[in-house]
Amino acid sequence: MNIALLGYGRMGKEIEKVAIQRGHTIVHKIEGDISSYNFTTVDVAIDFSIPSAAFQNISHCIKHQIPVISGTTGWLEKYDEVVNMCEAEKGAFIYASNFSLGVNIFFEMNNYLAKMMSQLEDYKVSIEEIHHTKKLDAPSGTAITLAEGVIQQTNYNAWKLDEAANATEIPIVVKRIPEVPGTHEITYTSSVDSISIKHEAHNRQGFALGAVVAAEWIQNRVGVFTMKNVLNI
Ligand SMILES: NC(=O)C1=CN([C@@H]2O[C@H](COP(=O)(O)OP(=O)(O)OC[C@H]3O[C@@H](n4cnc5c(N)ncnc54)[C@H](O)[C@@H]3O)[C@@H](O)[C@H]2O)C=CC1
Ligand SMILES: O=C(O)C1=N[C@H](C(=O)O)C[C@H](O)C1
Repeated sequence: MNIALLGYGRMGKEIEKVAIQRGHTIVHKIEGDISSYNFTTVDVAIDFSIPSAAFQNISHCIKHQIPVISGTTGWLEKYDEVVNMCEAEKGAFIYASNFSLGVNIFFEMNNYLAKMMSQLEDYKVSIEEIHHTKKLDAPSGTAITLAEGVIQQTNYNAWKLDEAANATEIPIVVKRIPEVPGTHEITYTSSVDSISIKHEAHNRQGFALGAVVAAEWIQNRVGVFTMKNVLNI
């Protein structure tokens, strides 16, 4: 496949390595205005840019019939607009807050645990995420997906940074520590015990591999998909 990288920072560089190992070619490494690039030979675009650029990058690809994978977090207020655009243009699009296989399994564990805990009123849930100090958004996209999973299965109806204002809010505690690639932990606490599940990325390879696998999977497909479709879980 010929791949355009939209964003050539920490993730763009990691994706380049994985893509080349899997026999693909990087045709563009785009760090700014996408509109001046020629996409004639591009099979798929992979966007790991910045929150303020993701919508423009994704829209450009959809309007030019280029399948697009986005891992950029912090732009999701425009997700529904992208979905409508993709359907209208018969494009192909996947967003995932986290492309790693491990985290996608962890999402399923989170849903399962939340369903069980929904019966047990003594337990209060909280989420902690730890990332490197260069991260622009907080809470992480992954922490938001985890909170949404809990909300779907329980009586919680919102998440809140740091401290919950009431019993139906899930507190998300954010920590920034140099070089941490991404750690997420969900804890249910009662007066007698605590139950936690945790995912800790050791590096960025898992995110990059998942994004390239998604780019391979979306070839010749039309629609809006998730990593559940790609991984068939
Ligand atoms: N979904 C997932 O699995 C993962 C998502 N991420 C997310 O991916 C994004 C990128 O993360 P990193 O690579 O660590 O950040 P980074 O800061 O290293 O790279 C972002 C790059 O985007 C470039 N950029 C700025 N404006 C741009 C534009 N208009 N078009 C294209 N590129 C532009 C910057 O120059 C920079 O090189 C973040 O939103 C992060 O949260 C990161 C890791 C995994
Ligand atoms: O910015 C990062 O680094 C990461 N961002 C994603 C997120 O916001 O969840 C995924 C991963 O945790 C790394």
